Amino acid sequence: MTATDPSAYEAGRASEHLRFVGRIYRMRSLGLGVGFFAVAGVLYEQGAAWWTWAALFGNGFVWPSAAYLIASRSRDPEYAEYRNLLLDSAVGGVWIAVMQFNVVPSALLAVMLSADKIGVGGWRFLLRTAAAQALACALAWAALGFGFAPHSSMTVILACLPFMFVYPMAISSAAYGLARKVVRQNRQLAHLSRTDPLTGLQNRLHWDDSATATMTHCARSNKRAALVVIDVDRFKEINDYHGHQVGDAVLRRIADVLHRAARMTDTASRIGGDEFALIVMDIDGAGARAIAERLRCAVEDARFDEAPELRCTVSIGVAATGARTLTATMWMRHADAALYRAKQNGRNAVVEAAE
Ligand SMILES: Nc1nc2c(ncn2[C@@H]2O[C@H](COP(=O)(O)OP(=O)(O)OP(=O)(O)O)[C@@H](O)[C@H]2O)c(=O)[nH]1
Repeated sequence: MTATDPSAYEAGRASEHLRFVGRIYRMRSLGLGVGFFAVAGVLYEQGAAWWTWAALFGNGFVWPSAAYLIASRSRDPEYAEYRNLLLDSAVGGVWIAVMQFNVVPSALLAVMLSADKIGVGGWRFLLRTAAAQALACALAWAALGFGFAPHSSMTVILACLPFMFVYPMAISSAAYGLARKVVRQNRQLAHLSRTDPLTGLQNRLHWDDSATATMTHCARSNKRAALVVIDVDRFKEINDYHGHQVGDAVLRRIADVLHRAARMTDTASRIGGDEFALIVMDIDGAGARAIAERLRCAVEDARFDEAPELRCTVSIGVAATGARTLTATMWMRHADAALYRAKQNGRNAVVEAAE
């Protein structure tokens, strides 16, 4: 199964939809649970029939679980949940008519049912659900004889308080949780977009930024840095003879060697198929050459469990910043020219660019 496997993608989407259904279930349980008391205050004053109470109880405490089961067992849980939310709004409209527009609980119901719809599906979804709410309200109002009693007593207002306080807090907390998740995921995406998946080093894209930033920093603070470019010798032959898996193991080992050699201020990157770069801060050409020599020896001494007889070497070009190096591109060109000479000299060698 690969990252682009359609079935893995589908499985990911399905579990995302189920998480959505679970999130709505928690919000609905809470909202309808506290909403029960807001409507109950009015029903109590109306001396409502037992079946109205039964309907309110069912809506407040049974419907959330039923809606969850319906959506989670559906072939398309997300779509089913949106349908359930539409139904929530319509039923809310019916309760407003049943309460004969008792102003405080009716307004509360309308506002809360709108706020959570915006949170879930934006303004377009709100328009659809508000239309369903208005239609259901109008039909129920007509069926119940157009009763109109907007006055809210203190009892009704007190019964609304849990809904008034608890539900907005829950909506805000859910929105905050989602916002934090988005920030976290954006950070992860930014990290992934800068990281080479095979070696875990930073990739070419980020390396370009690092090289430019280093040049600017050196120019401003009159500091020195060196660029060490490493290319595996006859890597194609390693791949051809031992296979790509062993080739990958070689690349990972070189990345490991680089990672160990790099200090906090240095930057190790994989900048091509079998090409790596290390930016070493606060160092001159001789110091960088010594580091490069240590890297070359470490790779030469490396042994591989996958292919014990394999010996691998690298050629290295070194270029320190100096008067001739005005841009990151020039810096790279000098290091590349030195690397080319190392290859020409028979490989497994370190060559420094002339300053
Ligand atoms: N295993 C593996 N091979 C890769 C990867 N990326 C590039 N390559 C291979 O790396 C090889 C690079 O070879 P070259 O740089 O052209 O030449 P070379 O064989 O290293 O020879 P010299 O550089 O002249 O010593 C190619 O065969 C690519 O297919 C990778 O991620 N994994």
